[in-house]
Amino acid sequence: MYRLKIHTHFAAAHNLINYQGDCENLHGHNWKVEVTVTARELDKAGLGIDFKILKRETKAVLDLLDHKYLNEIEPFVSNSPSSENIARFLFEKLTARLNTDNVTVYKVNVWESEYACASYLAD
Ligand SMILES: Nc1nc2c(c(=O)[nH]1)N=C([C@H](O)[C@H](O)COP(=O)(O)OP(=O)(O)OP(=O)(O)O)CN2
Ligand SMILES: [Zn+2]
Repeated sequence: MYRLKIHTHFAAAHNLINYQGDCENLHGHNWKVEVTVTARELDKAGLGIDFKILKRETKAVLDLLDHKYLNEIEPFVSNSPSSENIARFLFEKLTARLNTDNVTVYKVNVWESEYACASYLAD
């Protein structure tokens, strides 16, 4: 089994729902996103999956969020756009785009600051 990881980022505004404190007010983050996949086998070029594909598909999903107000985008209208929920959203979108017989999206890490990260992993 091989593990491959890319990292990228997006910027967006949000406010937490059902939260009492500063974060219920409109504010923004530059989220760092790490996507880890597993591959059972390598192709003839020695790749589990081309990093170019991993980066392209991750960008396609992050374009849904980048420079947006997350609370206006489903599922975050009623589901608080916490880093946990963002990680799950990205995981599910990427799973739909990337999973094959060979490749499985394993984990999405979402860093909302240098010090705070939420992850969503395959069961
Ligand atoms: N488990 C989680 N906790 C918090 C989340 C989250 O997504 N998951 N999100 C927030 C807010 O979005 C907030 O913006 C966090 O910002 P941050 O600058 O990290 O928090 P502080 O302002 O408290 O920064 P300090 O440097 O610690 O004062 C909050 N929690
Ligand atoms: Zn925040």
